[in-house]
Amino acid sequence: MNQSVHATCSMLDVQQVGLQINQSNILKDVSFSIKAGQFVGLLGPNGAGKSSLLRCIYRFIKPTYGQIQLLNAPIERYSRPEYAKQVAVVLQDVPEQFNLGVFDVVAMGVTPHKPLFSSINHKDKDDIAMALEKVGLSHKSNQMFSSLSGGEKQRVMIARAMVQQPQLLIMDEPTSHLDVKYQIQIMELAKSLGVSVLASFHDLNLAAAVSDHLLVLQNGELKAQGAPLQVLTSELLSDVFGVCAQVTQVPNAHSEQTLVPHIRYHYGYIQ
Ligand SMILES: Nc1ncnc2c1ncn2[C@@H]1O[C@H](COP(=O)(O)OP(=O)(O)OP(=O)(O)O)[C@@H](O)[C@H]1O
Repeated sequence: MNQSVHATCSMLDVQQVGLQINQSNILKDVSFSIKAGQFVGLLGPNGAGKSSLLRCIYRFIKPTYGQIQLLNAPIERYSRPEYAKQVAVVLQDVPEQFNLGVFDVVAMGVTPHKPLFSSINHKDKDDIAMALEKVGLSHKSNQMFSSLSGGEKQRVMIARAMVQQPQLLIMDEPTSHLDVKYQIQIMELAKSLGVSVLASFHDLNLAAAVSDHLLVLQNGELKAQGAPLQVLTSELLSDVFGVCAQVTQVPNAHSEQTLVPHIRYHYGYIQ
């Protein structure tokens, strides 16, 4: 299942997806699409269902109903290695169990592209070194993964996703352990890959600054979706997040012509 991807083609189609666990509705009739190269931010308060939705898409759990298609084929039709070639995942909590050096953890990203039992070649080594350089960790290449800080671990996982060269990059709160500089840098890196990205965020201003399209979940339902300026209104912030906020428009960091919303929160919140 090796398909060439054009900018207009649909990368991911989520149709009427629902998830029930112990008779409780975690996701209800969620539908949206992601085009090739589009950066989509997934927002919602704690417990809204963001991680559950991402888990359905990266096949950690199976939805109770509905269909998810990657490149116009149902995701369950891909073999595990085929799916790993197309979809890379960076999670909020990085695995602790790796008893490996940083270089070897990043090297795991090339595995889906290699025949069974084959070793990494010179090009793979160059790609791994370049990915480590891009996340600012060349100097930690030989260090044990387990000895890194939380933010460094997360940057290693992003380097691993980069060498995986996916068509779709899924990130579940990828910036949760990162300092301000790396929050911005990692998002810029993810954008520069030119692949489709679906990332969940709690920082609404960061999401607005980097996303082409936003999805807002509330109690497992898609409450709003669209361009950041359309979606992030003070009404929505009040309805969905229970905060009083003023939303202004500021130029995008890369283009004075493109405006993005900027949220200023007022202290106090709606009961
Ligand atoms: N395996 C499970 N068993 C029971 N309930 C679950 C399970 N997984 C998720 N839930 C519930 O589903 C709801 C959505 O959880 P989820 O982790 O998807 O939310 P989230 O939007 O990612 O939240 P957060 O922003 O806090 O990370 C929560 O109420 C959670 O308790």
